[in-house]
Amino acid sequence: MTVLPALISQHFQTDRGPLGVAVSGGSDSLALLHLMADWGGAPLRCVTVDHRLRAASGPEAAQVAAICASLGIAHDTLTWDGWDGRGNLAATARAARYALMAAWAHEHGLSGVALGHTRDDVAETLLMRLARRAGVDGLAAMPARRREGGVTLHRPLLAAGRGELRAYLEARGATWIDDPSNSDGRYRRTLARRALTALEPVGISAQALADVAAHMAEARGTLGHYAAQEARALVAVQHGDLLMPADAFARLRPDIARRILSAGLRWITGAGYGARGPDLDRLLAAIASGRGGTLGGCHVSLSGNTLRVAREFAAVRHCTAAPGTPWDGRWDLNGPHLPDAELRALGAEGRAACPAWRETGLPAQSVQTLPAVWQGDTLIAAPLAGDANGWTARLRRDATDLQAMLLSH
Ligand SMILES: Nc1ncnc2c1ncn2[C@@H]1O[C@H](COP(=O)(O)OP(=O)(O)OP(=O)(O)O)[C@@H](O)[C@H]1O
Repeated sequence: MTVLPALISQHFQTDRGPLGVAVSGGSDSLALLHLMADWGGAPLRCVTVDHRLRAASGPEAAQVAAICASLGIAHDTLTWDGWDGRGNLAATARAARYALMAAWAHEHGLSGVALGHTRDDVAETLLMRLARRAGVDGLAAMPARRREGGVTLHRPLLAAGRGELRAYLEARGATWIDDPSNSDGRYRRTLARRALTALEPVGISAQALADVAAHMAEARGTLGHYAAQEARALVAVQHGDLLMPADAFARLRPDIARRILSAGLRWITGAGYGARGPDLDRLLAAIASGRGGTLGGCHVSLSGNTLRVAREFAAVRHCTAAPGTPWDGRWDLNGPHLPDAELRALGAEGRAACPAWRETGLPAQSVQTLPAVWQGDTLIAAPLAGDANGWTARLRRDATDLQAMLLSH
């Protein structure tokens, strides 16, 4: 039996808020709300996202608001009308919910948002990931703390069981909402929940699976550590491209090479999530056979003993930004004020107008993806291709960011 209040006070020992609490009205998040209110260690503000997918969702959000009012906690309901009937509903609703909550946290100056994930969520997630043939990372337990969208997501109840939380609520006479989507078999999570009950007699309990997930998280951290160490030794940054000695890359253990390549692609594109496993495997096989390839907006090439991971021109061909704002999410350009100036890729025409481009040491393909200043069709400056004209360009990330990505994923 876990001592529930201690989970909260220990988790938030160093975070004094103000904190957000995400409450759907289900037992886990309502227990979280009561426990955090009792703890009293930080000013709180509560949020409910109304996905407008069920008729009852509005009244349920109002019910949470009423509970918050009785606890003296400010409450906001955020509504989501974004479902267009396409894709995976649960995943789309989830992504929208996190984006709404991050914006809400920023708006109210909250240092983080607490979520009610429990040991049962960890176990169910692991079961669902098995179906996707996940590896170490996919099977690793969700972290108790994670920065996402500029906000810290806190999961202080990962060591608690759903049953314990319900017993706690019952003991204090509190009620919760049973989300109908939890019992109609619509979502895989519901099926995983049922499967867990069936697995219990074999000894595969939620606790057992949560322990496996914890071992996987430990292994993931270790692999990330060694991948970061190899990246520190092997990877160099050249005008936004990542370079590695191809022979040394080929000698890496496959899992480490995969991590470095995956993080390298994210380092270039700024994407929050890595490429899909089978796509990465295809690219790794192409590299091993001496060919390059493209993936997720990046171009990987081999020349002599150099393996180069670069931006793909097609991915930035239509990317534009105003001077003073980041271009392609990773370049800052500064220079004299010019009306109608626009940041765009240098492209083939721009490169032809910069005879000094060869001095960069970059291949033509990479030079074309460099940021340039344009006024209509007139090239004003290409600070990284030998035509500065009073402008400077600065990359918003460096090699240490790549190492940090390897350590955190
Ligand atoms: N509609 C909602 N409004 C506010 N908070 C929510 C809402 N839905 C979920 N949450 C928060 O997220 C926690 C986990 O919810 P849920 O089990 O549905 O998982 P999830 O956030 O979709 O993530 P995952 O799918 O990875 O488990 C809840 O305990 C609650 O804190």
